[in-house]
Amino acid sequence: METVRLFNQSTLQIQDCGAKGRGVVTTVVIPARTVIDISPILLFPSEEYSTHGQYTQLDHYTYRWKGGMALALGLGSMFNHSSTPNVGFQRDIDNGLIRYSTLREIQVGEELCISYGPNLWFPDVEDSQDKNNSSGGGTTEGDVSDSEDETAESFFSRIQFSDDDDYDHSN
Ligand SMILES: C[S@@+](CC[C@H](N)C(=O)[O-])C[C@H]1O[C@@H](n2cnc3c(N)ncnc32)[C@H](O)[C@@H]1O
Repeated sequence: METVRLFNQSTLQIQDCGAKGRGVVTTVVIPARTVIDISPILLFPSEEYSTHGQYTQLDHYTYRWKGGMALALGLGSMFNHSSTPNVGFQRDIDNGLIRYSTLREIQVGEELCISYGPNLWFPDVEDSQDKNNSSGGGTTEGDVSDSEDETAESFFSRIQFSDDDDYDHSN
């Protein structure tokens, strides 16, 4: 593999994002199309994953990957889901990495979210926020519903990542 320089993430923080659990929030304005993280992955071969991993907490975090399932080591495992994500990602199979980039300018205090795709395994808090909004309710922490960017293809394997449905908003 090639040598890849990683990132100083001192402007990002992990914090409580209510019903979503922990999430990643920025403390500075981040321009659109900025690479914000490069997460090395830990690969679980398909057979090992189907025998063990899928029955564990890992199944909430792993991405489909060539030859098995991958756990992103670093921020890649901490991004929550939004159907209007402000962060996209691109896998780098050769180097065993996932690169995450902003899809639009992100403001101070906003949560950074990716899209897990259409097949969620949990109730999306954004859905209940949308219902509250349409009935006159307010937004809650972590709302990123004003994104102007496109929607995603499937992601988690819950983070689904297959050979032919790679999701890449970085171009
Ligand atoms: C990859 S983890 C993200 C980090 C996680 N919040 C944590 O604290 O470890 C995926 C899990 O986060 C939660 N989650 C992510 N996005 C969510 C959303 N939009 N609504 C509700 N729960 C969400 C779900 O419990 C999901 O299984």
